[in-house]
Amino acid sequence: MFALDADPFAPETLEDPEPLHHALLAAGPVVHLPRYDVYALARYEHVHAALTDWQSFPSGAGVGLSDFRREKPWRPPSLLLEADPPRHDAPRAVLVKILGPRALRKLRDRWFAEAAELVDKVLAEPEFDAVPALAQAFPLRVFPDAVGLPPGGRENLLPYGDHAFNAFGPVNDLVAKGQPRVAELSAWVNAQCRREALAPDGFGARIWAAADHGDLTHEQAPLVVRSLLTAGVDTTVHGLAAALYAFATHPGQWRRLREQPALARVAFDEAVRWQSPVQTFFRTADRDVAIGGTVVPEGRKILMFLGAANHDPRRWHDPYTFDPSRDPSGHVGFGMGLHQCVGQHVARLEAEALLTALARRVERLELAATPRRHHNNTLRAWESLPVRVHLE
Ligand code: HEM
Ligand SMILES: CCOc1cccc(C(=O)O)c1
Repeated sequence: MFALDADPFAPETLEDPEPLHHALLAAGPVVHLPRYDVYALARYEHVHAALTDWQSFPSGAGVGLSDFRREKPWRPPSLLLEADPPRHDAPRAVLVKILGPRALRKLRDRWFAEAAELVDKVLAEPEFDAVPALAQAFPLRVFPDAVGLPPGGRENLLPYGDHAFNAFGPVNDLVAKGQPRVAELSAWVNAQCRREALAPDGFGARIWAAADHGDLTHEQAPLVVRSLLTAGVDTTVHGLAAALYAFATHPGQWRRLREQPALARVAFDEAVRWQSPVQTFFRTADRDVAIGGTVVPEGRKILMFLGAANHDPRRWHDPYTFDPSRDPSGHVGFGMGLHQCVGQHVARLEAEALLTALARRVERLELAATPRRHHNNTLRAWESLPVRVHLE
């Protein structure tokens, strides 16, 4: 088996992971990273195999570098992301119902109207930074309301999620940067998960109602609400930014979207494949597990490079090309298998609403200056995306 003395969480790698992805994809099915003593999987076949084999590669010891059996987690573990069956089952079943495509139908008209209103306001200027103006503003405008959060304090959501995603990596500068605010941000998030904080008709209230109905315990309910607040904001912000970056750099694809607005959904999935807003997740080998011709010793962590798997030429034609006419299904940008993103339909609806509103009014969308990356141990994100728009 190959070894690579690389640091996937080094600033230069977070800035541009492609060289590391190329090295991992070429080196072999499983590559030992001695720096962290973890086993890297980058090829689509093996990432897919690990994601869909939760018995060999469970999540209960955490899906970050830290092994919860040896180290105290920074917060009580998620009942979804960091749980295995049977504990994972009830919380998952509850969120599948609450966040499923049918449940979201009644939000569609409201989110399309909110997107049109935001876009009209933003397009008053010919140049703006699409990250704060659109990628952050739209999810923060619709998602906290959909959860049923009170109006105050929503500026805490992004920094909380940013720290949660940094915390999956090693304790590096990015984690140290978030440390000072952890107690304050956690206290605010935990307070929003309480029944009395939540509006009667949102996702949060429906989680508590599931507990009344016996589908969850009342002790589990706040933690399931916390999952939405942790996973449901930063991911969509960076997913939308990825889609806006894709279209600002591919004018022909923007023209195509304007001709066929119904392409918004599949174009968003192609943007998620192309940029993989969530780049990596770990698992823990439940026993000496054979994968890709290697045995991963019991108790060691594997690191799955979702971003590399989504660029594996063994699976994708011309993988580094943003091509919304391809069929992106099967991409691992939302994971795969038991833990596959339970909020993916929420993300797709947000993207469809925003892209449709923009496509209706913006004839041409282009970069106005060099975009800047936001570094995070897990998320692939833009700090700034200066764009210029030409209206119809
Ligand atoms: C573009 C946006 C998003 C991306 C790229 C994304 C990505 C992912 C990925 C890769 C996983 C799998 C984690 C694993 O296998 O360990 C996941 C799981 C999850 N996601 Fe998303 N996500 C997005 C949006 C959302 C939203 C909007 C919500 C909530 C409304 C959400 C809630 C969750 C939860 C609770 C899990 C854990 C599911 C489980 O363990 O059963 N995500 N997401
Ligand atoms: C996008 C991956 O999904 C996540 C991420 C962070 C936290 C949680 C949770 O369940 O608390 C889920």
